[in-house]
Amino acid sequence: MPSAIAKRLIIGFGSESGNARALARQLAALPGLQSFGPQALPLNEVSLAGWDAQDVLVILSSSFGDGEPPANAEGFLASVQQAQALPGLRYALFGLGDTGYPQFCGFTKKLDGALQQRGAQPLLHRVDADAGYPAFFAQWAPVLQAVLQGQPHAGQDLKLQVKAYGEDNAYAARILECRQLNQGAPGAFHVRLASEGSGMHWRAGDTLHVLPENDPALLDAIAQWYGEPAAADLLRHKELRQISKTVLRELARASGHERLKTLLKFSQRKELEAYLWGADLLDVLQDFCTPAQLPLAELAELLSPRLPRAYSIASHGQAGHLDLCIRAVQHERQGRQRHGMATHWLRTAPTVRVYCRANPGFHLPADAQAPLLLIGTGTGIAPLMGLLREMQHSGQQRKTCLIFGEKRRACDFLYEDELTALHQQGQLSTLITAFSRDGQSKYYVQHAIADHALHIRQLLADGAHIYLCGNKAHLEDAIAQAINALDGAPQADAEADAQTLWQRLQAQGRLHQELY
Ligand SMILES: Cc1cc2nc3c(=O)[nH]c(=O)nc-3n(C[C@H](O)[C@H](O)[C@H](O)COP(=O)(O)O)c2cc1C
Repeated sequence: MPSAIAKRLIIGFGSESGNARALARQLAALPGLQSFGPQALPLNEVSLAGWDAQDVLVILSSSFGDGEPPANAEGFLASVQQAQALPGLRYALFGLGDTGYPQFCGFTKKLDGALQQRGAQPLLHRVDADAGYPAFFAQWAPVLQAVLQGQPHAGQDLKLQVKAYGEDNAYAARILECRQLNQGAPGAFHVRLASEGSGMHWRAGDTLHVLPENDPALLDAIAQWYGEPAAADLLRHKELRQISKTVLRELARASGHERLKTLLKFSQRKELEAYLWGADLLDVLQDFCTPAQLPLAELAELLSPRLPRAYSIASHGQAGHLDLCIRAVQHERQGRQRHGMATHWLRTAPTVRVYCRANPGFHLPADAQAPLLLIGTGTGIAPLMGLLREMQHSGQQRKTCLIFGEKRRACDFLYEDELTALHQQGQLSTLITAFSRDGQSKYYVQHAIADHALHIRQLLADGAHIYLCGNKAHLEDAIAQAINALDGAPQADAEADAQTLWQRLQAQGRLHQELY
């Protein structure tokens, strides 16, 4: 039986908005740590003078400003920096941050460096957590406990360090697989990207930002239109697909084109939207100006850098790869074949530059018993597959009902084999499908909700969370109406009469939507 390596545990937190403080208190309350008399206090109140070598210091802190300490940790950093040496100090460090900030976990990284420089001994690898910090905490706390209880090597393989990938520093992921999931058109594809060793961390529900390269054929065609071969290089990293109003206004000003001026009026916004659907920069240039009216250098100045395309991740966070489910749209316009920029890249290139972003609003509910009602249409199945795979991986069993909608069962039942297997294994308690074109009249997911009213009403009465993903235009109102039409739905409180069921679910944090 290993013996404990510490007598006392001091838990110091640095926290502005309470996340690190809450974790510190959670840690201090763990039954397995009570023998160390854990004490949680703001870092500024932790004294290093005459530190007892029998003690262990656990630090949980966020970073603020430009990678600076929260106010209640400023004094602690100063006292570490003033200390000559801290050889008797054993510590563990859990940093909370946000990869959107240039100095991601800047304070805790700085503090770790300062402690090590003075001879203090880390017991575990430092944690650099992003918004997904509760999942990291859940993995880290039991390992910390094992180390304290006398298993010093328990933590050597645990490296919970999110790398701050972003638009300017994306990860070049190898594309391992691109498999068509349906037989119909447009094609839906399962794409798998390698992520092992990247330091990218995500949870089911999170988003992958993809930075595809511009299509060389489009760059060449623009260069040809301008009669300037240099255009391809000049525009290579510019956004050529999503043409902003600013660019259009400048174009209208430069060319004085009446139709474009009209389209830019507020009253014509629907017409403009219809015109821009599937259009790229070359269309807009050809339709509304001449090369002389908008010189290439001016155009390059106007255009924004290429924008990332966001996709829901379909694999769970421990999978070692990133799965996506994408739709390959293709059409012809003015004699040129068009395809979705990112989807085409993902289907044809060997690597793609990516980074993850946390999307806590679509994570699984903290209550492990809460049932789920998953509703997805088309490639909207992607994040729902992520949730199902995460539950399967972690052995979570909860009542889960999936309603999947597509056109035809014979050719559009995405992930049919996997979903059927999950259903047979009991991971998915109910699998309901709504294939719109299989019957005499159109049948959508909202009709399936009405047809399974009893079952769904019961799920909601049991506290189910709804996860909805798919097309914004078609889904949101239809599902809200179908849910509201569930007669006799549970009345949560006295105010219930004033609110629809949909509104009540929203207010209770039981509605999670990804609509695009
Ligand atoms: C104004 C502001 C500045 C922030 N600056 C940073 C930063 O420089 N680096 C970082 O990693 N996170 C930064 N964050 C994110 C926080 O560290 C993160 O939200 C953390 O979970 C907050 O924990 P707390 O509630 O314990 O303070 C910032 C957040 C805000 C609101």
